[in-house]
Amino acid sequence: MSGLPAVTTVEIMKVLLALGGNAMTNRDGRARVEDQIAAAQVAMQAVAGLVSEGIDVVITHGNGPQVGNLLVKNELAASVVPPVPLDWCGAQTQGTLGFVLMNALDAALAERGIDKRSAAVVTRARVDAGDAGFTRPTKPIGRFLPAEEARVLREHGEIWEDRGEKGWRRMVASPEPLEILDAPAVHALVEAGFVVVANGGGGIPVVRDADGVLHGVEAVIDKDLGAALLARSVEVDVLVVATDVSNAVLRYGQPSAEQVGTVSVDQMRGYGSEGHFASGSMGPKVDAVCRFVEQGGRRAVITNLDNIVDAVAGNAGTVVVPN
Ligand SMILES: Nc1ncnc2c1ncn2[C@@H]1O[C@H](COP(=O)(O)OP(=O)(O)O)[C@@H](O)[C@H]1O
Ligand SMILES: NC(=O)OP(=O)(O)O
Repeated sequence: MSGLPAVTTVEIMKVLLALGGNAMTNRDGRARVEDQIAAAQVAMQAVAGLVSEGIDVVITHGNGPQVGNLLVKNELAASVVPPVPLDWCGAQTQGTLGFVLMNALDAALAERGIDKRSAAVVTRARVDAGDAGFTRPTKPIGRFLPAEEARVLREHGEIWEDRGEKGWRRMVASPEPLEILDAPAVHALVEAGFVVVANGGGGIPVVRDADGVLHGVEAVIDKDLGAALLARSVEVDVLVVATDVSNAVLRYGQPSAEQVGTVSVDQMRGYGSEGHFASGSMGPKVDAVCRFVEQGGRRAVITNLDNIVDAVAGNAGTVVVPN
């Protein structure tokens, strides 16, 4: 798709891998325990493949299905045990998914005889209390429901949106991540030789008050935008956004659909402006990879887990490079 040269792994040292919901569970958004463990095992085999190439890997992950499920449990149990706010639910998903990924990763590393261990970091992302995202919910979470069931919940004050063929989904506030507050801990663990899981769900959203004290806020950050910021904060060479398609596609779903290969960041922004990438799915991924490269990152890739080693080398997926 462009005359840009292919690149090699030779000098690539550090990679941030962002695992989407599709790489973390199955497609119905229900997030059953057995599905999540099985998906983590597949994904961590791919990570172990990267580590075996001598690459330092930081992993981040989505939490949309999981945080939505926790919210429902909270609401249903509110008359029995005290409910916790949405930011607490987000923190809980970092703990649970970190645990699941660490088990899978340690096993995959041991299987290959790699003498490295995993670590998961509870990670906070600072947001602005005045962010417009608090007044206009844009983040879909939890399970998909048929229109009729969603209508009943909307009558109870919840915000639901028609998300196409899979049904309706609950929408919550999603402010812009401004700073990954625990990036220094992630950096130190990577330097110490750990494969680190961090900033799950885009980070736990917090605001800093006038006294400098941090408080959680009820929202769910877009994990791809959080990934772009973490990637710059811990100075990785390559950001890889892993999902269930091998490439971003122009005219997606149409007979004239065309995969995007290696493109400059300006070209990719141009395709975005032409409306090729759906909001709430491919759109944020494209925004994230462009941000990473615009802010000085060397290369960012959107692809599926099967392609991960080639993607890091810039030889598979949609590869965005500086102009
Ligand atoms: N232009 C596009 N190119 C490729 N995929 C697209 C495009 N627009 C929308 N999509 C959809 O985006 C999905 C990936 O986004 P999403 O489901 O949010 O991923 P994840 O949960 O893995 O983060 C693909 O399965 C595909 O259906
Ligand atoms: N927080 C977040 O963006 O999660 P998903 O990728 O699972 O939607």
